[in-house]
Amino acid sequence: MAFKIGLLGLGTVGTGTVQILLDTNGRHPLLQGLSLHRVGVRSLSKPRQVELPETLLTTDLEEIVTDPNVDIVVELIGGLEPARSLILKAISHGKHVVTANKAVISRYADEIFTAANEKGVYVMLEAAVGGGIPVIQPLKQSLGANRIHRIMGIVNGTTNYILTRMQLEGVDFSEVLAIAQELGYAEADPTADVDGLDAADKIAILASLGFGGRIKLSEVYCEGIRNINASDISYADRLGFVIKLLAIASRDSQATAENDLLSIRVHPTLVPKAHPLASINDVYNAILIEGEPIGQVMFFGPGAGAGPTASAVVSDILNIAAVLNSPLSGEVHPLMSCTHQHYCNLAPMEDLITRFYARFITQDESGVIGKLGTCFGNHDVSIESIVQIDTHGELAEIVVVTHDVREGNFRQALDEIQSFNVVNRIPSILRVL
Ligand SMILES: NC(=O)C1=CN([C@@H]2O[C@H](COP(=O)(O)OP(=O)(O)OC[C@H]3O[C@@H](n4cnc5c(N)ncnc54)[C@H](OP(=O)(O)O)[C@@H]3O)[C@@H](O)[C@H]2O)C=CC1
Ligand SMILES: N[C@@H](CC=O)C(=O)O
Ligand code: NA
Repeated sequence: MAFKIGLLGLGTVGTGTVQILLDTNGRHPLLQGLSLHRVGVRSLSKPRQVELPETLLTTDLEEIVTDPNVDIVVELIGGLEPARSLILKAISHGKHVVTANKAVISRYADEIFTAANEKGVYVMLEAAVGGGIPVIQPLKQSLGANRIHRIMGIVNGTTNYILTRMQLEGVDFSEVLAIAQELGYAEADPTADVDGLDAADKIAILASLGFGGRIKLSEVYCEGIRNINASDISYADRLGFVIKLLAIASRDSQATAENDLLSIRVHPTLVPKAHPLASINDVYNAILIEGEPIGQVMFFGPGAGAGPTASAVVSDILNIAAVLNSPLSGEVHPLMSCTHQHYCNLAPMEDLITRFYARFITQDESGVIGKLGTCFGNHDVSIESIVQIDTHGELAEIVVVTHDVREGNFRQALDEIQSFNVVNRIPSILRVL
């Protein structure tokens, strides 16, 4: 049976998707049963990288999502509105939906999946996390037998590209961001990438799948890479680490059978060079999943860009087409739908147990290291190393790395240290894996 696709958006990912749909040779035979029915864009006069009959393009996206001939709506416009409303309207008109829009899914999953389940249609989102890396379907299906303990990864291509270039070439942050934008990796508003918001959307989605409940995005701790500078990258390197923006979701150590607490966070992290995530560079993403009984599995691949992301989009279209072609097509496939009802509880950050790296600018005088050490000790913060790493005139630069400590205790110690006369400032505080 042939299925008609209504595509919303012909930008980076939309173009990659059309390129696959128009060039089916050697790919899965089901692709030959798909036809591009309408394509919605903002501007009809914009030059395009794919040749399509003019009659296919429209700026009336509502017309696409309500068109009785369209079977599958593919939303690739991004942003919250009108994307959310168009997805909901498509569902209400009985269309299956494929989207790459993590911003909409992480905020409106409840509304969208409830509507989809009522209508008996699928909403597929493989491209929304990890770009081309298959990670949504594996979490829903292949890892379904496991109790998931932790999901941790590099899930934003733009920031990984920026950090890699800063690390390897010592180039400036803004210069690299412009290149990531040119390469089509960054969001329309790259603040979402740089400030960790895109990674927070993605880890909320992964956590929801892995831990079987909805996540309130506002409760996800999120810190971006804006304050990472060359000094920290270089000191981290000397200490045996690289700096990566990690997204981590795990069961909190205080979780009980009655209170299934999760810890979900996004922040730049010092990753030991020997750790598998330390070698994930450029636009590549990797997601390390720990479960019982499987142990650890890592998914690795290109996290952004036209072709890789379109690969995920089209795989979702194929999954829907395959199910619609099957004799059971009247029923919603339980491993392709989402039926979460409850919201997970998230632990406060002050209860997090983690290692820290902190850089202090102090007066270069005797006894300063002792004062810092004593204050940390008073707050039950155990120190792994404390070294004066540099001097600038009358000022010294001191780097502290702690053992696993409670974040709340560490913050209290820092508040006290900040008030010491000998302490000029604390320019960097980073967590260590
Ligand atoms: N780029 C990437 O590597 C990845 C992107 N994603 C996600 O994919 C989605 C699309 O991203 P990307 O392709 O990069 O975005 P682009 O900005 O490159 O493309 C957006 C497309 O949507 C159209 N569009 C936007 N708003 C409207 C509107 N209100 N009405 C009509 N058309 C509209 C634009 O039209 P026009 O061309 O006329 O301006 C453009 O064709 C986003 O959700 C993004 O987060 C996910 C993974 C990777
Ligand atoms: N802007 C995102 C695109 C893919 O999701 C990223 O850089 O990872
Ligand atoms: Na993916």
